[in-house]
Amino acid sequence: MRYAVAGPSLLAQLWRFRAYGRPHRRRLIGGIGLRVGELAADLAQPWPLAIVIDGVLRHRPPSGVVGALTAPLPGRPLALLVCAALAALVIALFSGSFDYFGDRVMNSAGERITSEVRRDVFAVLQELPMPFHDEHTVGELTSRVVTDTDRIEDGLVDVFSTLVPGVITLTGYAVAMLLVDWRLGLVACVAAPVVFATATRYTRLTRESSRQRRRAEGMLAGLTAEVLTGMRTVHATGSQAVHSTRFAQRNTATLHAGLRSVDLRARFTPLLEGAAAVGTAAILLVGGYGVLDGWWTVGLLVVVLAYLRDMLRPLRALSRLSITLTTAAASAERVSEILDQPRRAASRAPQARSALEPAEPPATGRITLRGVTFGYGDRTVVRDVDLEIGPGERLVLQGPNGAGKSSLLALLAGLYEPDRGQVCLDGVSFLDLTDARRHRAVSVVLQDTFLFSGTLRENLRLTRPDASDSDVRRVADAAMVSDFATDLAQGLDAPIGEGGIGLSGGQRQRVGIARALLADTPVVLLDEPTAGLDPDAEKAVVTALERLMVGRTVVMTTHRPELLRLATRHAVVRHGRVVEVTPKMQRLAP
Ligand SMILES: Nc1ncnc2c1ncn2[C@@H]1O[C@H](COP(=O)(O)OP(=O)(O)OP(=O)(O)O)[C@@H](O)[C@H]1O
Repeated sequence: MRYAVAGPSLLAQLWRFRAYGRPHRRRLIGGIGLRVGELAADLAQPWPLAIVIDGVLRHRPPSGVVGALTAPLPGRPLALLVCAALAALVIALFSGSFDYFGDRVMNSAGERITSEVRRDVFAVLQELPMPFHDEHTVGELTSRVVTDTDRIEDGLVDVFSTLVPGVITLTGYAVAMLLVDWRLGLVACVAAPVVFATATRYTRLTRESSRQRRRAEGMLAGLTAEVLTGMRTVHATGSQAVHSTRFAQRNTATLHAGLRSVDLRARFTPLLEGAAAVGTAAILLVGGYGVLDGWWTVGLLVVVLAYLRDMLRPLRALSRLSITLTTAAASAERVSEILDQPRRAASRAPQARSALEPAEPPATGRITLRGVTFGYGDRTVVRDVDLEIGPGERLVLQGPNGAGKSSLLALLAGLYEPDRGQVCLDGVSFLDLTDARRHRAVSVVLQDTFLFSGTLRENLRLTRPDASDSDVRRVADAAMVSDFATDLAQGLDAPIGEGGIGLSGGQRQRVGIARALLADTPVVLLDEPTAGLDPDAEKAVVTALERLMVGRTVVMTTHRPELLRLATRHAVVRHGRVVEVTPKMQRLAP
Protein backbone atom coordinates (compact mmCIF):
# COMPACT_ATOMS: atom_id res chain seq x y z
CA MET A 1 0.00 0.00 0.00
CA ARG A 2 2.83 2.38 0.86
CA TYR A 3 4.35 2.33 -2.59
CA ALA A 4 0.98 2.09 -4.25
CA VAL A 5 0.06 5.51 -2.99
CA ALA A 6 3.41 7.25 -2.85
CA GLY A 7 5.24 5.63 -5.76
CA PRO A 8 8.81 4.50 -5.29
CA SER A 9 10.32 7.24 -7.46
CA LEU A 10 8.59 9.89 -5.38
CA LEU A 11 10.08 8.48 -2.23
CA ALA A 12 13.41 8.16 -4.02
CA GLN A 13 13.40 11.94 -4.47
CA LEU A 14 12.91 12.39 -0.75
CA TRP A 15 15.22 9.47 0.06
CA ARG A 16 18.20 11.54 -1.04
CA PHE A 17 17.63 13.67 2.05
CA ARG A 18 17.98 10.61 4.31
CA ALA A 19 21.35 11.79 5.66
CA TYR A 20 19.45 14.62 7.35
CA GLY A 21 17.31 12.03 9.16
CA ARG A 22 20.27 10.23 10.74
CA PRO A 23 20.79 12.62 13.67
CA HIS A 24 17.06 12.27 14.44
CA ARG A 25 17.06 8.45 14.30
CA ARG A 26 16.08 8.00 17.95
CA ARG A 27 13.24 10.46 17.70
CA LEU A 28 11.94 8.74 14.57
CA ILE A 29 12.17 5.26 16.06
CA GLY A 30 10.42 6.56 19.20
CA GLY A 31 7.70 8.04 16.97
CA ILE A 32 7.16 4.74 15.20
CA GLY A 33 6.91 3.02 18.61
CA LEU A 34 4.21 5.50 19.61
CA ARG A 35 2.38 4.81 16.34
CA VAL A 36 2.44 1.09 17.03
CA GLY A 37 1.01 1.82 20.51
CA GLU A 38 -1.76 3.90 18.93
CA LEU A 39 -2.49 1.11 16.48
CA ALA A 40 -2.78 -1.43 19.29
CA ALA A 41 -5.25 0.84 21.10
CA ASP A 42 -7.24 1.40 17.88
CA LEU A 43 -7.39 -2.32 17.22
CA ALA A 44 -8.77 -2.86 20.71
CA GLN A 45 -11.40 -0.13 20.29
CA PRO A 46 -14.29 -2.18 18.75
CA TRP A 47 -13.90 -5.07 21.18
CA PRO A 48 -15.82 -3.63 24.16
CA LEU A 49 -18.80 -3.22 21.82
CA ALA A 50 -18.41 -6.80 20.57
CA ILE A 51 -18.32 -8.00 24.20
CA VAL A 52 -21.50 -6.08 24.95
CA ILE A 53 -23.31 -7.43 21.85
CA ASP A 54 -22.23 -11.05 22.14
CA GLY A 55 -21.64 -11.46 25.91
CA VAL A 56 -24.37 -9.20 27.34
CA LEU A 57 -27.12 -8.96 24.72
CA ARG A 58 -26.86 -12.36 23.00
CA HIS A 59 -25.37 -14.34 25.92
CA ARG A 60 -22.58 -15.81 23.79
CA PRO A 61 -19.34 -15.47 25.79
CA PRO A 62 -16.44 -14.24 23.64
CA SER A 63 -13.68 -16.66 22.67
CA GLY A 64 -9.93 -16.31 22.14
CA VAL A 65 -7.87 -13.63 23.92
CA VAL A 66 -10.94 -11.53 24.71
CA GLY A 67 -12.66 -14.63 26.11
CA ALA A 68 -9.66 -15.32 28.35
CA LEU A 69 -9.66 -11.71 29.61
CA THR A 70 -13.38 -11.79 30.44
CA ALA A 71 -13.33 -15.35 31.88
CA PRO A 72 -13.68 -14.23 35.54
CA LEU A 73 -17.04 -12.60 34.68
CA PRO A 74 -19.16 -15.39 33.16
CA GLY A 75 -22.88 -15.00 33.76
CA ARG A 76 -22.48 -11.55 35.30
CA PRO A 77 -23.73 -9.31 32.50
CA LEU A 78 -23.72 -6.10 34.57
CA ALA A 79 -20.08 -6.56 35.57
CA LEU A 80 -19.25 -7.35 31.93
CA LEU A 81 -21.07 -4.17 30.85
CA VAL A 82 -19.18 -2.01 33.38
CA CYS A 83 -15.87 -3.61 32.38
CA ALA A 84 -16.61 -3.04 28.68
CA ALA A 85 -17.46 0.63 29.35
CA LEU A 86 -14.29 1.15 31.43
CA ALA A 87 -12.21 -0.64 28.79
CA ALA A 88 -13.65 1.63 26.10
CA LEU A 89 -12.59 4.69 28.15
CA VAL A 90 -9.08 3.39 28.90
CA ILE A 91 -8.55 2.39 25.26
CA ALA A 92 -9.67 5.83 24.05
CA LEU A 93 -7.33 7.47 26.56
CA PHE A 94 -4.37 5.39 25.37
CA SER A 95 -5.22 5.95 21.72
CA GLY A 96 -5.47 9.75 22.22
CA SER A 97 -2.21 9.92 24.19
CA PHE A 98 -0.26 7.84 21.66
CA ASP A 99 -1.75 9.94 18.87
CA TYR A 100 -0.70 13.22 20.55
CA PHE A 101 2.84 12.18 21.40
CA GLY A 102 3.29 10.35 18.10
CA ASP A 103 2.26 13.44 16.12
CA ARG A 104 4.52 15.68 18.13
CA VAL A 105 7.58 13.47 17.85
CA MET A 106 7.18 12.67 14.15
CA ASN A 107 6.24 16.18 13.03
CA SER A 108 9.00 17.85 15.02
CA ALA A 109 11.51 15.51 13.36
CA GLY A 110 10.17 16.61 9.97
CA GLU A 111 10.42 20.28 10.93
CA ARG A 112 13.99 19.91 12.19
CA ILE A 113 15.12 18.02 9.12
CA THR A 114 13.65 20.65 6.82
CA SER A 115 15.24 23.50 8.72
CA GLU A 116 18.61 21.77 8.21
CA VAL A 117 17.90 21.23 4.49
CA ARG A 118 16.97 24.91 4.16
CA ARG A 119 20.16 25.99 5.92
CA ASP A 120 22.28 23.89 3.57
CA VAL A 121 20.46 25.00 0.42
CA PHE A 122 21.06 28.62 1.36
CA ALA A 123 24.72 27.96 2.15
CA VAL A 124 25.24 26.12 -1.15
CA LEU A 125 23.42 28.84 -3.05
CA GLN A 126 25.90 31.40 -1.75
CA GLU A 127 28.77 29.16 -2.83
CA LEU A 128 27.55 28.62 -6.35
CA PRO A 129 29.50 30.46 -9.05
CA MET A 130 28.17 33.61 -10.69
CA PRO A 131 27.25 31.87 -14.00
CA PHE A 132 24.65 29.89 -12.06
CA HIS A 133 23.21 33.08 -10.57
CA ASP A 134 23.25 34.76 -13.98
CA GLU A 135 21.01 31.98 -15.28
CA HIS A 136 18.42 32.16 -12.51
CA THR A 137 16.27 35.00 -11.30
CA VAL A 138 16.46 36.07 -7.66
CA GLY A 139 12.76 35.38 -7.14
CA GLU A 140 12.99 31.91 -8.62
CA LEU A 141 15.91 30.98 -6.35
CA THR A 142 14.16 32.57 -3.36
CA SER A 143 11.17 30.42 -4.16
CA ARG A 144 13.40 27.33 -4.08
CA VAL A 145 14.95 28.22 -0.72
CA VAL A 146 11.67 29.20 0.94
CA THR A 147 8.72 27.57 -0.83
CA ASP A 148 10.30 24.38 -2.16
CA THR A 149 11.93 23.54 1.15
CA ASP A 150 8.53 24.19 2.71
CA ARG A 151 6.95 21.68 0.35
CA ILE A 152 9.68 19.17 1.19
CA GLU A 153 8.82 19.78 4.81
CA ASP A 154 5.17 19.01 4.08
CA GLY A 155 6.28 15.83 2.32
CA LEU A 156 8.64 14.74 5.10
CA VAL A 157 6.13 15.56 7.82
CA ASP A 158 3.57 13.51 5.90
CA VAL A 159 6.00 10.63 5.47
CA PHE A 160 6.49 10.59 9.23
CA SER A 161 3.01 11.45 10.35
CA THR A 162 0.90 9.80 7.64
CA LEU A 163 2.83 7.36 5.49
CA VAL A 164 4.63 5.43 8.21
CA PRO A 165 1.63 5.33 10.59
CA GLY A 166 -0.71 4.63 7.64
CA VAL A 167 1.32 1.63 6.52
CA ILE A 168 1.63 0.39 10.10
CA THR A 169 -2.10 0.85 10.65
CA LEU A 170 -3.21 -0.81 7.42
CA THR A 171 -0.85 -3.74 7.95
CA GLY A 172 -2.05 -4.02 11.55
CA TYR A 173 -5.70 -4.03 10.52
CA ALA A 174 -5.12 -6.55 7.73
CA VAL A 175 -3.29 -8.90 10.12
CA ALA A 176 -5.96 -8.41 12.82
CA MET A 177 -8.73 -9.25 10.36
CA LEU A 178 -6.92 -12.35 9.17
CA LEU A 179 -6.52 -13.38 12.82
CA VAL A 180 -10.19 -12.78 13.62
CA ASP A 181 -11.23 -14.89 10.62
CA TRP A 182 -8.84 -15.59 7.77
CA ARG A 183 -11.67 -16.14 5.26
CA LEU A 184 -13.16 -12.69 5.93
CA GLY A 185 -9.65 -11.20 6.00
CA LEU A 186 -9.06 -12.51 2.49
CA VAL A 187 -12.39 -11.13 1.30
CA ALA A 188 -11.43 -7.70 2.65
CA CYS A 189 -8.15 -7.89 0.73
CA VAL A 190 -9.90 -8.19 -2.67
CA ALA A 191 -10.00 -4.40 -2.83
CA ALA A 192 -6.19 -4.12 -2.57
CA PRO A 193 -5.34 -4.58 -6.30
CA VAL A 194 -8.06 -2.08 -7.30
CA VAL A 195 -6.75 0.46 -4.81
CA PHE A 196 -3.21 -0.19 -6.00
CA ALA A 197 -4.01 0.32 -9.70
CA THR A 198 -5.99 3.52 -9.03
CA ALA A 199 -3.28 5.01 -6.86
CA THR A 200 -0.44 4.20 -9.29
CA ARG A 201 -2.19 5.80 -12.23
CA TYR A 202 -3.06 8.99 -10.38
CA THR A 203 0.34 9.31 -8.79
CA ARG A 204 1.88 9.49 -12.27
CA LEU A 205 -0.60 12.14 -13.37
CA THR A 206 -0.33 14.29 -10.26
CA ARG A 207 3.46 14.17 -10.36
CA GLU A 208 3.67 15.81 -13.76
CA SER A 209 1.06 18.37 -12.81
CA SER A 210 2.97 19.17 -9.59
CA ARG A 211 6.16 19.72 -11.58
CA GLN A 212 4.40 22.13 -13.92
CA ARG A 213 2.81 23.91 -11.01
CA ARG A 214 6.09 24.41 -9.14
CA ARG A 215 7.78 25.62 -12.31
CA ALA A 216 4.99 28.12 -12.92
CA GLU A 217 5.08 29.27 -9.27
CA GLY A 218 8.86 29.72 -9.45
CA MET A 219 8.57 31.89 -12.55
CA LEU A 220 5.85 33.95 -10.92
CA ALA A 221 8.02 34.48 -7.86
CA GLY A 222 10.88 35.48 -10.18
CA LEU A 223 8.80 38.15 -11.88
CA THR A 224 7.43 39.45 -8.57
CA ALA A 225 10.90 39.81 -7.06
CA GLU A 226 12.19 41.49 -10.21
CA VAL A 227 9.42 44.09 -10.27
CA LEU A 228 9.67 44.74 -6.52
CA THR A 229 13.43 45.22 -6.83
CA GLY A 230 12.92 47.69 -9.65
CA MET A 231 10.00 49.48 -7.96
CA ARG A 232 11.66 52.90 -8.25
CA THR A 233 11.94 52.43 -11.99
CA VAL A 234 8.35 51.19 -12.17
CA HIS A 235 7.15 54.36 -10.45
CA ALA A 236 9.51 56.64 -12.31
CA THR A 237 8.48 55.27 -15.71
CA GLY A 238 4.84 54.70 -14.82
CA SER A 239 5.14 51.19 -16.25
CA GLN A 240 2.77 49.46 -13.81
CA ALA A 241 0.45 48.35 -16.62
CA VAL A 242 3.31 46.67 -18.52
CA HIS A 243 4.28 44.64 -15.49
CA SER A 244 0.68 43.85 -14.63
CA THR A 245 0.26 42.36 -18.10
CA ARG A 246 3.40 40.24 -17.73
CA PHE A 247 2.25 39.19 -14.26
CA ALA A 248 -1.22 38.33 -15.53
CA GLN A 249 0.28 36.02 -18.19
CA ARG A 250 2.40 34.12 -15.68
CA ASN A 251 -0.39 34.17 -13.13
CA THR A 252 -2.72 32.54 -15.67
CA ALA A 253 -0.14 29.83 -16.36
CA THR A 254 0.13 29.22 -12.60
CA LEU A 255 -3.66 29.17 -12.28
CA HIS A 256 -4.02 26.56 -15.02
CA ALA A 257 -1.33 24.38 -13.46
CA GLY A 258 -3.09 24.78 -10.08
CA LEU A 259 -6.52 23.96 -11.50
CA ARG A 260 -5.18 20.80 -13.09
CA SER A 261 -3.80 19.76 -9.72
CA VAL A 262 -7.09 20.56 -8.01
CA ASP A 263 -9.02 18.52 -10.57
CA LEU A 264 -6.78 15.49 -10.13
CA ARG A 265 -6.94 15.83 -6.37
CA ALA A 266 -10.73 16.04 -6.38
CA ARG A 267 -11.01 12.92 -8.53
CA PHE A 268 -8.46 10.89 -6.68
CA THR A 269 -9.92 10.53 -3.19
CA PRO A 270 -13.47 9.43 -4.18
CA LEU A 271 -12.05 6.94 -6.65
CA LEU A 272 -9.81 5.46 -4.02
CA GLU A 273 -12.61 5.32 -1.49
CA GLY A 274 -14.85 3.71 -4.11
CA ALA A 275 -12.26 0.99 -4.57
CA ALA A 276 -12.09 0.51 -0.80
CA ALA A 277 -15.89 0.33 -0.62
CA VAL A 278 -15.71 -2.84 -2.74
CA GLY A 279 -14.05 -4.52 0.26
CA THR A 280 -16.66 -3.24 2.71
CA ALA A 281 -19.52 -4.50 0.51
CA ALA A 282 -17.89 -7.92 0.17
CA ILE A 283 -17.47 -8.26 3.96
CA LEU A 284 -21.01 -7.14 4.60
CA LEU A 285 -22.27 -9.76 2.18
CA VAL A 286 -20.16 -12.70 3.34
CA GLY A 287 -20.14 -11.76 7.07
CA GLY A 288 -23.90 -11.07 7.13
CA TYR A 289 -24.49 -14.42 5.48
CA GLY A 290 -22.24 -16.04 8.13
CA VAL A 291 -24.33 -14.50 10.93
CA LEU A 292 -27.56 -15.72 9.29
CA ASP A 293 -26.00 -19.13 8.78
CA GLY A 294 -24.86 -19.29 12.39
CA TRP A 295 -21.05 -19.69 11.86
CA TRP A 296 -20.33 -16.04 12.65
CA THR A 297 -21.37 -13.78 15.54
CA VAL A 298 -22.85 -10.28 15.31
CA GLY A 299 -20.13 -9.00 17.66
CA LEU A 300 -17.35 -10.25 15.36
CA LEU A 301 -19.09 -8.83 12.31
CA VAL A 302 -19.26 -5.45 14.12
CA VAL A 303 -15.53 -5.69 14.94
CA VAL A 304 -14.55 -6.48 11.34
CA LEU A 305 -16.83 -3.77 9.92
CA ALA A 306 -15.41 -1.31 12.45
CA TYR A 307 -11.91 -2.33 11.30
CA LEU A 308 -12.90 -1.74 7.70
CA ARG A 309 -14.37 1.64 8.55
CA ASP A 310 -11.26 2.54 10.55
CA MET A 311 -9.07 1.43 7.66
CA LEU A 312 -10.69 4.09 5.51
CA ARG A 313 -9.16 6.82 7.66
CA PRO A 314 -5.51 5.93 6.92
CA LEU A 315 -6.53 5.05 3.37
CA ARG A 316 -8.00 8.50 2.84
CA ALA A 317 -4.93 10.08 4.45
CA LEU A 318 -2.67 8.01 2.20
CA SER A 319 -4.62 9.07 -0.85
CA ARG A 320 -4.16 12.72 0.07
CA LEU A 321 -0.52 11.90 0.70
CA SER A 322 0.03 11.19 -2.96
CA ILE A 323 -0.71 14.87 -3.60
CA THR A 324 1.67 16.13 -0.91
CA LEU A 325 4.35 13.67 -1.90
CA THR A 326 4.17 14.44 -5.59
CA THR A 327 4.47 18.16 -4.81
CA ALA A 328 7.27 17.45 -2.35
CA ALA A 329 9.04 15.30 -4.94
CA ALA A 330 8.79 18.08 -7.55
CA SER A 331 10.21 20.49 -4.95
CA ALA A 332 12.89 17.99 -3.94
CA GLU A 333 13.99 17.85 -7.59
CA ARG A 334 14.30 21.63 -7.70
CA VAL A 335 16.21 21.78 -4.41
CA SER A 336 18.45 18.86 -5.42
CA GLU A 337 19.30 20.74 -8.58
CA ILE A 338 20.91 23.37 -6.33
CA LEU A 339 22.57 20.89 -3.99
CA ASP A 340 23.98 18.91 -6.94
CA GLN A 341 25.47 21.90 -8.75
CA PRO A 342 29.23 21.75 -9.18
CA ARG A 343 30.78 24.18 -6.72
CA ARG A 344 33.46 26.70 -7.54
CA ALA A 345 36.73 24.95 -8.43
CA ALA A 346 38.55 27.20 -5.96
CA SER A 347 36.30 26.09 -3.13
CA ARG A 348 36.76 22.46 -3.96
CA ALA A 349 40.51 22.61 -3.48
CA PRO A 350 40.92 24.38 -0.13
CA GLN A 351 41.22 21.43 2.24
CA ALA A 352 44.41 20.35 0.52
CA ARG A 353 45.98 23.77 0.69
CA SER A 354 44.60 25.33 3.79
CA ALA A 355 47.18 23.52 5.90
CA LEU A 356 49.91 25.29 3.96
CA GLU A 357 48.24 28.65 4.16
CA PRO A 358 49.52 29.99 7.46
CA ALA A 359 53.05 29.64 6.10
CA GLU A 360 52.26 31.66 2.97
CA PRO A 361 53.59 35.22 2.97
CA PRO A 362 51.12 38.06 2.43
CA ALA A 363 50.45 38.75 -1.24
CA THR A 364 52.52 41.52 -2.82
CA GLY A 365 49.68 42.41 -5.18
CA ARG A 366 51.23 41.41 -8.51
CA ILE A 367 48.45 40.46 -10.91
CA THR A 368 49.08 38.58 -14.14
CA LEU A 369 46.66 37.62 -16.88
CA ARG A 370 47.95 35.01 -19.31
CA GLY A 371 45.97 34.32 -22.49
CA VAL A 372 42.68 34.95 -20.68
CA THR A 373 39.55 34.22 -22.70
CA PHE A 374 36.10 34.36 -21.17
CA GLY A 375 32.47 34.45 -22.16
CA TYR A 376 28.95 34.34 -20.75
CA GLY A 377 27.54 31.12 -22.12
CA ASP A 378 28.56 30.94 -25.77
CA ARG A 379 29.26 34.64 -26.06
CA THR A 380 32.97 35.43 -25.74
CA VAL A 381 33.52 38.90 -24.28
CA VAL A 382 37.19 38.75 -23.23
CA ARG A 383 39.68 37.50 -25.81
CA ASP A 384 43.21 36.30 -25.23
CA VAL A 385 44.25 39.02 -22.79
CA ASP A 386 47.83 39.18 -21.51
CA LEU A 387 48.48 41.78 -18.84
CA GLU A 388 50.94 42.29 -16.02
CA ILE A 389 50.11 44.71 -13.21
CA GLY A 390 52.92 45.26 -10.73
CA PRO A 391 52.54 45.88 -6.98
CA GLY A 392 51.46 49.47 -6.29
CA GLU A 393 50.48 50.18 -9.89
CA ARG A 394 47.19 51.91 -10.66
CA LEU A 395 45.86 50.70 -13.95
CA VAL A 396 42.73 52.13 -15.48
CA LEU A 397 40.83 50.11 -18.08
CA GLN A 398 39.25 52.28 -20.74
CA GLY A 399 37.19 51.60 -23.80
CA PRO A 400 33.72 51.88 -25.27
CA ASN A 401 30.58 50.52 -23.59
CA GLY A 402 30.36 46.78 -23.74
CA ALA A 403 34.08 46.39 -24.54
CA GLY A 404 34.57 43.96 -21.67
CA LYS A 405 36.16 46.15 -18.96
CA SER A 406 33.81 45.13 -16.14
CA SER A 407 34.10 41.52 -17.24
CA LEU A 408 37.89 41.77 -16.89
CA LEU A 409 37.45 43.22 -13.39
CA ALA A 410 35.02 40.41 -12.55
CA LEU A 411 37.69 37.90 -13.57
CA LEU A 412 40.26 39.69 -11.40
CA ALA A 413 37.78 39.60 -8.50
CA GLY A 414 37.40 35.85 -8.98
CA LEU A 415 33.66 36.18 -9.63
CA TYR A 416 34.11 34.13 -12.82
CA GLU A 417 36.72 31.66 -13.97
CA PRO A 418 38.33 32.15 -17.38
CA ASP A 419 37.40 29.67 -20.10
CA ARG A 420 41.04 29.66 -21.18
CA GLY A 421 44.22 31.09 -19.71
CA GLN A 422 45.03 32.08 -16.16
CA VAL A 423 44.53 34.93 -13.74
CA CYS A 424 47.39 34.85 -11.24
CA LEU A 425 48.19 36.55 -7.97
CA ASP A 426 51.94 36.66 -7.31
CA GLY A 427 52.35 34.00 -10.00
CA VAL A 428 49.80 31.60 -8.50
CA SER A 429 46.64 30.89 -10.50
CA PHE A 430 43.40 31.94 -8.81
CA LEU A 431 42.22 28.35 -9.27
CA ASP A 432 45.00 27.22 -6.91
CA LEU A 433 44.13 29.76 -4.22
CA THR A 434 41.54 29.22 -1.54
CA ASP A 435 38.62 31.62 -1.55
CA ALA A 436 39.81 32.91 1.83
CA ARG A 437 43.27 33.73 0.51
CA ARG A 438 41.84 35.47 -2.52
CA HIS A 439 39.57 37.55 -0.30
CA ARG A 440 42.56 38.52 1.83
CA ALA A 441 44.33 39.70 -1.31
CA VAL A 442 41.64 41.38 -3.40
CA SER A 443 38.76 43.70 -2.53
CA VAL A 444 36.26 45.35 -4.81
CA VAL A 445 34.32 48.61 -4.82
CA LEU A 446 31.48 48.38 -7.29
CA GLN A 447 29.54 51.07 -9.11
CA ASP A 448 26.75 50.85 -6.57
CA THR A 449 27.65 49.48 -3.16
CA PHE A 450 25.00 47.13 -1.83
CA LEU A 451 24.12 47.49 1.83
CA PHE A 452 22.35 44.76 3.74
CA SER A 453 19.66 45.36 6.30
CA GLY A 454 21.28 45.89 9.70
CA THR A 455 23.30 48.71 11.21
CA LEU A 456 25.91 50.81 9.50
CA ARG A 457 28.55 49.20 11.70
CA GLU A 458 27.46 45.68 10.69
CA ASN A 459 27.65 46.74 7.06
CA LEU A 460 31.16 48.07 7.51
CA ARG A 461 32.26 44.86 9.21
CA LEU A 462 31.16 42.75 6.25
CA THR A 463 34.72 42.24 5.02
CA ARG A 464 36.13 41.57 8.50
CA PRO A 465 33.46 40.48 10.98
CA ASP A 466 36.02 40.28 13.81
CA ALA A 467 37.28 43.86 13.35
CA SER A 468 37.56 45.83 16.59
CA ASP A 469 35.42 48.90 17.19
CA SER A 470 38.48 51.13 16.95
CA ASP A 471 39.36 49.63 13.52
CA VAL A 472 35.79 50.21 12.34
CA ARG A 473 35.96 53.80 13.57
CA ARG A 474 39.33 54.34 11.89
CA VAL A 475 38.10 53.18 8.45
CA ALA A 476 34.82 55.04 8.90
CA ASP A 477 36.85 58.22 9.48
CA ALA A 478 39.20 57.55 6.56
CA ALA A 479 36.36 56.80 4.13
CA MET A 480 34.40 59.79 5.46
CA VAL A 481 31.54 57.57 6.61
CA SER A 482 31.80 59.23 10.02
CA ASP A 483 30.99 62.59 8.36
CA PHE A 484 27.43 61.54 7.61
CA ALA A 485 27.10 58.98 10.42
CA THR A 486 27.35 61.76 13.00
CA ASP A 487 24.16 63.26 11.52
CA LEU A 488 22.28 60.02 12.19
CA ALA A 489 20.71 59.70 15.65
CA GLN A 490 22.46 56.41 16.41
CA GLY A 491 25.69 57.12 14.54
CA LEU A 492 27.36 53.93 13.28
CA ASP A 493 24.63 51.94 15.00
CA ALA A 494 21.92 53.51 12.86
CA PRO A 495 19.73 50.90 11.21
CA ILE A 496 19.99 50.71 7.43
CA GLY A 497 17.24 49.42 5.16
CA GLU A 498 17.86 46.60 2.70
CA GLY A 499 19.86 47.82 -0.29
CA GLY A 500 20.99 50.90 1.62
CA ILE A 501 17.62 52.65 1.76
CA GLY A 502 18.08 55.90 3.64
CA LEU A 503 21.59 56.60 2.31
CA SER A 504 22.57 58.52 -0.81
CA GLY A 505 24.59 56.95 -3.64
CA GLY A 506 27.73 58.79 -2.54
CA GLN A 507 27.25 57.71 1.08
CA ARG A 508 26.83 54.09 0.02
CA GLN A 509 30.04 54.31 -2.02
CA ARG A 510 31.90 55.59 1.02
CA VAL A 511 30.67 52.57 2.98
CA GLY A 512 32.03 50.38 0.15
CA ILE A 513 35.40 52.12 0.38
CA ALA A 514 35.44 51.73 4.18
CA ARG A 515 34.79 48.03 3.75
CA ALA A 516 37.76 47.77 1.38
CA LEU A 517 39.92 49.72 3.84
CA LEU A 518 38.91 47.32 6.60
CA ALA A 519 39.74 44.32 4.40
CA ASP A 520 43.18 45.92 3.93
CA THR A 521 44.00 43.89 0.82
CA PRO A 522 47.06 44.56 -1.36
CA VAL A 523 44.82 44.63 -4.47
CA VAL A 524 41.79 46.88 -4.92
CA LEU A 525 39.42 46.74 -7.89
CA LEU A 526 37.19 49.71 -8.63
CA ASP A 527 34.33 49.40 -11.10
CA GLU A 528 33.10 52.89 -11.97
CA PRO A 529 33.01 53.81 -8.24
CA THR A 530 31.99 57.43 -8.90
CA ALA A 531 29.54 56.89 -11.74
CA GLY A 532 26.29 58.76 -11.29
CA LEU A 533 27.50 60.94 -8.40
CA ASP A 534 27.11 64.71 -8.35
CA PRO A 535 30.35 66.77 -8.16
CA ASP A 536 30.22 67.22 -4.36
CA ALA A 537 29.54 63.54 -3.68
CA GLU A 538 32.20 62.58 -6.23
CA LYS A 539 34.75 64.81 -4.53
CA ALA A 540 34.18 63.11 -1.17
CA VAL A 541 34.31 59.63 -2.71
CA VAL A 542 37.50 60.44 -4.64
CA THR A 543 39.15 61.72 -1.46
CA ALA A 544 38.21 58.46 0.27
CA LEU A 545 39.47 56.48 -2.72
CA GLU A 546 42.81 58.30 -2.68
CA ARG A 547 43.27 57.11 0.89
CA LEU A 548 42.30 53.58 -0.09
CA MET A 549 44.74 53.48 -3.02
CA VAL A 550 47.86 54.29 -1.01
CA GLY A 551 50.34 51.42 -1.23
CA ARG A 552 47.97 49.09 -3.12
CA THR A 553 47.69 47.65 -6.61
CA VAL A 554 44.63 49.24 -8.17
CA VAL A 555 42.74 48.21 -11.29
CA MET A 556 39.77 50.40 -12.14
CA THR A 557 37.29 51.26 -14.81
CA THR A 558 36.18 54.86 -14.97
CA HIS A 559 35.43 57.66 -17.37
CA ARG A 560 35.73 60.41 -14.75
CA PRO A 561 38.74 62.76 -15.00
CA GLU A 562 38.89 63.06 -11.19
CA LEU A 563 39.75 59.39 -10.96
CA LEU A 564 41.71 59.11 -14.20
CA ARG A 565 44.29 61.49 -12.82
CA LEU A 566 45.04 59.03 -10.02
CA ALA A 567 46.03 56.24 -12.44
CA THR A 568 49.63 55.48 -13.32
CA ARG A 569 48.90 53.39 -16.42
CA HIS A 570 46.03 52.85 -18.73
CA ALA A 571 44.89 50.00 -20.94
CA VAL A 572 42.43 50.33 -23.79
CA VAL A 573 39.94 47.50 -24.18
CA ARG A 574 38.06 46.91 -27.45
CA HIS A 575 35.90 43.95 -28.34
CA GLY A 576 37.28 42.05 -25.38
CA ARG A 577 40.95 42.60 -26.29
CA VAL A 578 43.51 44.85 -24.61
CA VAL A 579 44.67 46.76 -27.66
CA GLU A 580 46.94 49.33 -26.06
CA VAL A 581 48.72 49.83 -22.76
CA THR A 582 49.99 53.32 -22.06
CA PRO A 583 52.44 53.86 -19.25
CA LYS A 584 51.89 57.58 -18.77
CA MET A 585 48.60 59.18 -17.94
CA GLN A 586 49.49 62.38 -19.79
CA ARG A 587 48.83 60.53 -23.05
CA LEU A 588 45.32 59.83 -21.87
CA ALA A 589 44.07 63.39 -22.25
CA PRO A 590 40.85 63.34 -24.22
N1 LIG B 1 26.24 38.68 -16.54
C1 LIG B 1 26.29 38.77 -17.87
N2 LIG B 1 25.69 37.83 -18.63
C2 LIG B 1 25.72 37.91 -19.99
N3 LIG B 1 26.35 38.87 -20.67
C3 LIG B 1 26.96 39.83 -19.96
C4 LIG B 1 26.96 39.84 -18.55
N4 LIG B 1 27.67 40.92 -18.12
C5 LIG B 1 28.07 41.56 -19.24
N5 LIG B 1 27.67 40.92 -20.34
C6 LIG B 1 27.96 41.28 -21.72
O1 LIG B 1 29.37 41.25 -21.89
C7 LIG B 1 29.79 42.31 -22.70
C8 LIG B 1 30.86 43.10 -21.96
O2 LIG B 1 30.23 43.73 -20.87
P1 LIG B 1 31.05 44.56 -19.80
O3 LIG B 1 30.11 44.96 -18.72
O4 LIG B 1 32.25 43.80 -19.40
O5 LIG B 1 31.49 45.79 -20.66
P2 LIG B 1 32.07 47.19 -20.18
O6 LIG B 1 33.23 47.46 -21.07
O7 LIG B 1 32.33 47.18 -18.74
O8 LIG B 1 30.86 48.14 -20.52
P3 LIG B 1 30.43 49.51 -19.78
O9 LIG B 1 31.45 50.52 -20.03
O10 LIG B 1 29.13 49.83 -20.42
O11 LIG B 1 30.28 49.17 -18.33
C9 LIG B 1 28.60 43.16 -23.01
O12 LIG B 1 28.20 42.87 -24.33
C10 LIG B 1 27.55 42.71 -22.04
O13 LIG B 1 26.28 42.70 -22.65
